[in-house]
Parts: sequence; C-alpha cells; structure tokens
Amino acid sequence: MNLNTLSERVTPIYILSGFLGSGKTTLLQRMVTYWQEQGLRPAVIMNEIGDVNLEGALIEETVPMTEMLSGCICCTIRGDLSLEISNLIQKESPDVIVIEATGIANPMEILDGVTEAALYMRIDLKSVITVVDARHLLELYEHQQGKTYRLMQEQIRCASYLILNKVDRVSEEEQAKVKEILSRWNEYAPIIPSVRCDVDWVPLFGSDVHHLEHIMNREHEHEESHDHAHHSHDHVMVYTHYFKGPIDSQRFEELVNQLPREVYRAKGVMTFSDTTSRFLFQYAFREADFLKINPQGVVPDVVVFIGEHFSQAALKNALDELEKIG
Ligand SMILES: Nc1nc2c(ncn2[C@@H]2O[C@H](COP(=O)(O)OP(=O)(O)OP(=O)(O)O)[C@@H](O)[C@H]2O)c(=O)[nH]1
Repeated sequence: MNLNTLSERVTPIYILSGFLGSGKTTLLQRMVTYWQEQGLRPAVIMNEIGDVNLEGALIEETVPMTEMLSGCICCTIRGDLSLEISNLIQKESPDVIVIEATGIANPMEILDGVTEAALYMRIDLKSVITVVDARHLLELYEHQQGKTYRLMQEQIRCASYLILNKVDRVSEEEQAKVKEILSRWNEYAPIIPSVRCDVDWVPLFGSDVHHLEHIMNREHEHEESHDHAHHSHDHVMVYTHYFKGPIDSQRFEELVNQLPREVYRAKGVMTFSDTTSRFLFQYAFREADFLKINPQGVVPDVVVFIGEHFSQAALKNALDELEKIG
C-alpha cells in the first residue's frame, strides 16, 4: 500500500452502547470474531469503571486494545477518546474500530469525542449499536423514573441498531411489548432480538461489508445487503463530510441556514474558494461561527454534523452540489 492510499483510507468506527450487564461484551466478542473470519483486523477501545478491566481479558491478545480505565469515557476523558482513536489508527492501522462504552455512559457525549477525532483523522462513524436487556427494560418501564431509566432511554434513542438481548428471559407477549416500547422511542433503528447477542451480521454490517471489501480491494458487491443497509443507515446521528476541494462560502452559509432542526451541532475545518484563509466552522443552537485558522500539519477539509436521526442522503446531496459548483 503506498502512502497515498494510506492517507485516503477511512477507518470505520462502531460504538457499542447499552446498560450495565446487557450483553455488550458478549456482542463485542462476536463482532471481533466475525471480522477476523472476514480476514480483517479489528481494534477495540474499552472503557470500564474501576481500575481493572476484567473483560479485556476476554478478548484475544492479537486484537489491539486500548483501555481507558478509572472513569466513564463521556465524563472524565472525552478529549482523550479522540486522542486514543488517533493513536490507535497511527500505531495499528486497524481495518475497523469498536468502542465499548461503559454502561453508564451517555452515547451522545461519546459521539462528541468521536467526532472530535474526525476533524483530523479519516474516520467514519458507521453506527451506534445499543444492546438492551429485555427484562431489565420491562422492569424499568414499569416504574418510569430515575436516572437509570432516562439513561437507558437516551441510549435507545441514539441507536442505529437495537439488539434486544436476553429474549430467553421474557415471554412472547413481553417481547412484543418491549419491541413496541423500543420502536416508540426510536422509530429508525431496526430491532434485532437475540440470545447471547447471536445475531445475523449481514443486515448489521451490510454497507460496511461493502465498505470493508473496498478497503480490501475485493471486487464483488453484495447487492442485497447493500440496499438494506443503505435504507437503514440513511437516518443518522452523525454525518462526516470530507471535502474534495474548496467551496463557495456564501453558498455554504445558505446551506447551514437551511439545515433541518434535527441537526443541532456541527463543526469542521474548511477551505473556501472566495477567501484565502482556512476556517474553523462551528454551529450550535442554530447559529454559525467562522474563525480564521492556520492548522498545523495536514488537516483535511471536513465537517461533522451531529443531530438526531436526520437524513444523511439529503445533506450529502446538498454538499455534493456545492462541491460541483466549487
Ligand atoms: N440469560 C441470558 N444471559 C445473557 C445473555 N447475554 C448475555 N448474558 C449474560 O449476561 C451477563 C452480562 O453480559 P456481558 O456481555 O458481560 O454484559 P456487559 O453489557 O458487557 O456488562 P458490563 O460490562 O457490566 O456493562 C453475562 O453473565 C452473560 O453471560 C442472554 O441472551 N441471555
């Protein structure tokens, strides 16, 4: 692989979320095994509360693993997360990275850490997979209060896929009820029932199999899985757009003013065709801000959009149009 293709390489990232004991580690082990069987090199970022990562011991030694101990990724070490990601990519150049977030982390904050890294590394957040313990959710739903309930709700809302795990511990009727709750909280994420997170990977990694095949220079495409994934991936929480060249600043501002409500945050580094300097772009609470910058080293032109299940295709099309005009 020459340097050029190396710098063009985009590392797919998955976030695994879910409440304590829901089955995240079980799922992580299965994901790692699946990718290894595909001939890929996965890497793992794990975060546990406490000083010893017991579960890390469950993952094979050949899998590069970064452990972030003594705290929850989202509260204490959010900045470090983006650093960990870039270190891992530089040192190990994995084909795919999985971040297992502690059961008490708020996934929105983890998304923030990941998108921070997207500003200086070519990464692509593929999906947030949330594991739900079927019985635990039913029990919490009965009471409908408390921090645990709200956090679980957050984790469910921001998922691109919901693994409804431990269905061996609920009746058919109960399973139907949990599914109904889940689809009310998150109408976009497909719900995949499982026992010990034993799921069919093709729908889950459809587009990524396609993507990873591309990395591996394989020729064939799996049309069916690609279509499926395209459909379910269109409504995303994060969209990262790498620009191929400078764009017109006024047209970009117009686009920003017309962003859908669901996009509530954006940030990036940009080069405009009608200005000389590069800019740090920030967008929050429907307000855009541009700051002249002179980045050190090689920093790509990229904007990360963060929100709640907005249409990635619509945004991508609009940005592609701007690029065509230049
Ligand atoms: N009955 C049943 N038990 C399961 C299932 N999946 C996982 N478990 C068990 O649930 C426990 C927790 O699973 P883990 O995969 O460690 O869950 P986790 O979300 O990583 O847990 P934390 O690291 O504490 O957040 C383990 O004892 C598993 O064996 C399932 O489908 N059914």
